Amino acid sequence: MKLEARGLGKCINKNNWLFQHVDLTLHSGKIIGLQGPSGCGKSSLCRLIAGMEAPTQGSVLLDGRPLQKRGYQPIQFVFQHPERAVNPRWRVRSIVSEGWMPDDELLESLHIDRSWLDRWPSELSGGQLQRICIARALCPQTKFLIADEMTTMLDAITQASIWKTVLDIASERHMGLLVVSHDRHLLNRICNQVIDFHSISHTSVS
Ligand SMILES: Nc1ncnc2c1ncn2[C@@H]1O[C@H](COP(=O)(O)OP(=O)(O)OP(=O)(O)O)[C@@H](O)[C@H]1O
Repeated sequence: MKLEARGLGKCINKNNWLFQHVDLTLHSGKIIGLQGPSGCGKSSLCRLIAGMEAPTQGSVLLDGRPLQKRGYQPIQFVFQHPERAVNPRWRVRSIVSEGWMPDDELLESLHIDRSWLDRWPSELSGGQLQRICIARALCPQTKFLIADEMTTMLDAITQASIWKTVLDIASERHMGLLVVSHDRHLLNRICNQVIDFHSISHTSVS
C-alpha cells in the first residue's frame, strides 16, 4: 500500500501559511522519520496525513484514493498528549476496544496491567495512558501508524521496550510508519529514511 501527501498546505490564518507544497510518500513496510525545530508544523502535517483535519491545499491519498471518512481508519495517529486522544467519560477498556481487544501478550509487551482497563483515564498517569493509546492504535486493520513524539513521556527503558514491540508488530504486519521525533538517535536507529521538515515544505510563517 502507499500513503501519499500531495501538495499539502495549511493556512493558519489569512494568508499565513504554516507550510505549503508538502509532498511525502510512505510505502507499507517502510519507516520514515520526520524531524524539524519545535513549532515548524510537524504535528499539523501529521494531523492532515492522518485525515484528522482537512488541508487548505492538496490531498492525502491511500493507494491513489482519498481517505474514507467512515469506518475504521487504516491510518492511526498516536501523538504526544494521550489525555487529548481519549474520551474522559469512557473507561479504559472501552477506549482500547474501540478498534479491537489486544491479547494478554500484547498488553504485557506494552507494559499494560490488565487492572488499568477497569479505570477511568484520569486514574492513569500520562505514560500509562499513552501505552493504552498505542495498544488501541495497533488494531490489526491499521496499515499506517503516525507516531508523533509517541514515547517522549516514558522513561528510557520503557521507551526502548515499547518501540521494540511496535517495530516487531509493524514488521510482522508490513505496516508503514511515520515517526516524528526530536530524538535524532532514535530516528537514525529505527528509520529507513529521515526527512528534515524544511526540505519538504515552504513556509510564510515566522
Ligand atoms: N489552528 C491553529 N491556529 C493558529 N496557530 C496554529 C494552529 N495550529 C497550529 N498552530 C501553530 O502552528 C505552529 C506549528 O505547530 P505544530 O504543533 O504543528 O508544530 P511542531 O513542529 O509539531 O512542534 P513541536 O515539535 O513543538 O511539537 C505553532 O506555532 C502553532 O502555534
